[in-house]
Amino acid sequence: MPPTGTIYDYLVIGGGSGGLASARRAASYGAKVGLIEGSGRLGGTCVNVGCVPKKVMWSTATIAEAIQDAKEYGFPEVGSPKFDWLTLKNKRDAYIQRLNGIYERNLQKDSVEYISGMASFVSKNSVTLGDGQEIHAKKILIAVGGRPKIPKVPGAELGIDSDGFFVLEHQPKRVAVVGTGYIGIELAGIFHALGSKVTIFSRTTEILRSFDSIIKDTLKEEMLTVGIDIVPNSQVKALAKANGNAINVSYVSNGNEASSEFDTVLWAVGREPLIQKLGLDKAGVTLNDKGYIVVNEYQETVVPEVYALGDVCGVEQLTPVAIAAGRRLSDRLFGPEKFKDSKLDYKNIPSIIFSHPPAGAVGLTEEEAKKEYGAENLNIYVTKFSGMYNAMKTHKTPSAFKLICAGPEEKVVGIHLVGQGSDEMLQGFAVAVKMGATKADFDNTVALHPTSAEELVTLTKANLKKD
Ligand SMILES: Cc1cc2nc3c(=O)[nH]c(=O)nc-3n(C[C@H](O)[C@H](O)[C@H](O)COP(=O)(O)OP(=O)(O)OC[C@H]3O[C@@H](n4cnc5c(N)ncnc54)[C@H](O)[C@@H]3O)c2cc1C
Repeated sequence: MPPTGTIYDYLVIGGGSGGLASARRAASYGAKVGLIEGSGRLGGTCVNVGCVPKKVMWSTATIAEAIQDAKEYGFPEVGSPKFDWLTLKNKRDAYIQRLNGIYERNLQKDSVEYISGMASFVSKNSVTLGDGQEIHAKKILIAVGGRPKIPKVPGAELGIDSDGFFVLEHQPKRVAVVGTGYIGIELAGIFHALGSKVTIFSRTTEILRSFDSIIKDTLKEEMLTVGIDIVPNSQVKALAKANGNAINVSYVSNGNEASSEFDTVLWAVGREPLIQKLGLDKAGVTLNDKGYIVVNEYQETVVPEVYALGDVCGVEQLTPVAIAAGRRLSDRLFGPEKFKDSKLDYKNIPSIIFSHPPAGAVGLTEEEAKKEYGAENLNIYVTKFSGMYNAMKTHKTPSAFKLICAGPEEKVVGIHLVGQGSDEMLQGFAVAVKMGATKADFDNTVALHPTSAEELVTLTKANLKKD
């Protein structure tokens, strides 16, 4: 706790991606900054139960696939080595603990005061940690993130959520994943590549609803090809204990009732803001109809000097977005005059799905582009191929790219990639889109050969999509 009478220039609630970045940037300008974190460990969702441990698991799954591929690349004795889930989990946990420590030392180094506890507002410029004491500040940032949603069905507590995925000590043999957003698809892919039998329950016939059709369709087909079951138009009605440690899932699919047994059921049905105990009413901060904090383009809530950013605002829920918004806000509030209008541009934010194969997107989907520009003003280039990595393989993992160009100048307004390497490929192309590149700029760039990426700079009229 800070000494009585302390008034911070900036008090940040939440030591995750956005909060840490904003606090450190503010302190770099000499502001007196306090940061409150309630979970006992710094780093937030991304470091503890999100991007970081997920990427470790995705890399593990990718290695499992490479071991299989190795046989076809002239290593017949590779066999099928046993994967030890618990050993990897312990190592992963230790890695994350080291990161937690690094984050704490970084706060010390930057003179941000770290306060451990769950904050709730007392007024618009003071909070309490529930011990009767108040912490005061001139400006307060709310960066408390979100948590997984659990549906209200009987027996829901028998399932786990994405946080629970990272607690698993043993690999389940039969897994049900309920939900087809990117988190569900990523975790389903990891389980499958490591050898679990995976069934995905989808509310529709699709997966990855908000993504472009080229990503949705290519990934769905590939998942079905490699043996992942997708139960379409389904709704899970109840979970119940079955024989041994099994869980019985009752569901309706295409109007028919059915049930199946699994060892683990993973809810991946969305996330919600973590505002329940924050006492936002005491500060006067308002929420939208989905419960997210309402902010303007400068991350300002309706209450002067109270700001919010990151997942708690419900827009583009990604780590680099929270970090960028946090840094720009502190630049504007505490930095030099040149930053007086600093704010994050939420247009053309790239995102990646760590699926198998990975996928990525920047800009508009085909559907969005048609709405914005009209179908007649678009040229949409599509290429489908199997990358050269597949040359020696029996199963050809697909790649599919889509380039959406608008207007007579063919400005590139959307890029959608699925296929090996897409995850590392997209960042550079996102720079091009942000700069307003045209198809001619792509054409004028000499290809890198032999790569999958070269397909994006060698698209011709023959690749134009015909509806
Ligand atoms: C499984 C999974 C995988 C993901 N993968 C990716 C990915 O690959 N790439 C990507 O960009 N994003 C990914 N994300 C999303 C990313 O983790 C979030 O967008 C990001 O962490 C949001 O940052 P934030 O600062 O808004 O909130 P968080 O990082 O969630 O931080 C909020 C912090 O506030 C604390 N807190 C909450 N309430 C209080 C309170 N009252 N008092 C004090 N502290 C409080 C919490 O304990 C937490 O530490 C993933 C998320 C999940 C769940």
